[in-house]
Amino acid sequence: MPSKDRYHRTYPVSWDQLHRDSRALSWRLLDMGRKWERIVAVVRGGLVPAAVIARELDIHFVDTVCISSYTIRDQGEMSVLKKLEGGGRNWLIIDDLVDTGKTARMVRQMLPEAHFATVYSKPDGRPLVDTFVTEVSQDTWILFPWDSEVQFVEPLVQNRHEE
Ligand SMILES: O=P(O)(O)OC[C@H]1O[C@H](OP(=O)(O)OP(=O)(O)O)[C@H](O)[C@@H]1O
Repeated sequence: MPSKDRYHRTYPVSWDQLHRDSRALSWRLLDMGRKWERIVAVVRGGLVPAAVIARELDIHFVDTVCISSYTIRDQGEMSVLKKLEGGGRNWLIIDDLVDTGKTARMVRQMLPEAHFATVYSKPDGRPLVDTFVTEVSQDTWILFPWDSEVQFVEPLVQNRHEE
């Protein structure tokens, strides 16, 4: 569960919406007219949009950087499990989200020339991203489809009676 003091709203994303938003990001990257040479997916969240974008842009060279944060949602210490170095301006780094910007900062240090693109962004991390599709507020928890399942919810009127 998200920590209550940091997140005040939830933005649920379905597989269908994530697919559409990843395709929208593909359009933006295609419209830039650059000859993208390879994709670098930021594991794990970047893997799904990277697969969609690789298909849309017909890129077959997909690599990864692997970064793990020790705490699930408080984004504490981070550990680089697999890194890349160098890269060029036609390398495309893909992540699902930029939140505080900690991950993006770390990846940008490895690949300073590469183009950083995310599907979603929040204000604190936005300056670190070159291209994104949708921005949500800093206090929003984006609920990704791999972190959730469909389940019953009480009717709205039920909650009203309990207030
Ligand atoms: O801007 P930040 O505050 O660094 O947050 C963004 C990062 O957080 C998420 O990864 P997470 O750490 O949850 O790891 P995971 O993708 O392996 O689940 C997401 O996929 C980004 O990589």
